[in-house]
Amino acid sequence: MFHVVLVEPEIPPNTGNIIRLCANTGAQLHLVEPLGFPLDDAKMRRAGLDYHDYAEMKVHANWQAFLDSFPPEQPLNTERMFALTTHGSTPFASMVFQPGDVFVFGSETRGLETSLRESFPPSQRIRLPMRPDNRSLNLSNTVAVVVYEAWRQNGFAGGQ
Ligand SMILES: C[S@@+](CC[C@H](N)C(=O)[O-])C[C@H]1O[C@@H](n2cnc3c(N)ncnc32)[C@H](O)[C@@H]1O
Repeated sequence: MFHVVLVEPEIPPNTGNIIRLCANTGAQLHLVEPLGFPLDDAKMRRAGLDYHDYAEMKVHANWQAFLDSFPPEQPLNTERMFALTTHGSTPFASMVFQPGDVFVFGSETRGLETSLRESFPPSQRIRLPMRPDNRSLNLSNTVAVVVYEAWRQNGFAGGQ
């Protein structure tokens, strides 16, 4: 199982799409507060979510609470935690993913705060390629690309 971490997401339909994506791929979704919307927002309901889609979602009060949420029997392996950022220096195509990997994404308008981003070693800051002079991809598109590539590399385990 992969972990998807959205740090301070702001736009309900993006988070709605990502909830659905995680339900479909078996990824564990983590939302790090503050969120830019209430979780029962009508705009999220319009993303067509069922109650069971929310089942694997965890909400954390802040980044430290997310880090502290892993139980001792399944500790967080920080060497397998990756920041997805337009400021990344590690190309996506070079990555070999494995079950349990943790993917961290920034907010739609601010991205990942500099101090959080720089707490990751450069080898764990990943950038998806874009044409020159483009600023960034949509958050939910980025999550979909990363989760499906990680799942593909692992044989779509559990999928059919
Ligand atoms: C709309 S972008 C944020 C844009 C923000 N102005 C910035 O410069 O980071 C939202 C999130 O999507 C992810 N993202 C978007 N484009 C990306 C790319 N080319 N490579 C890696 N992550 C990307 C990052 O996690 C980013 O924090």
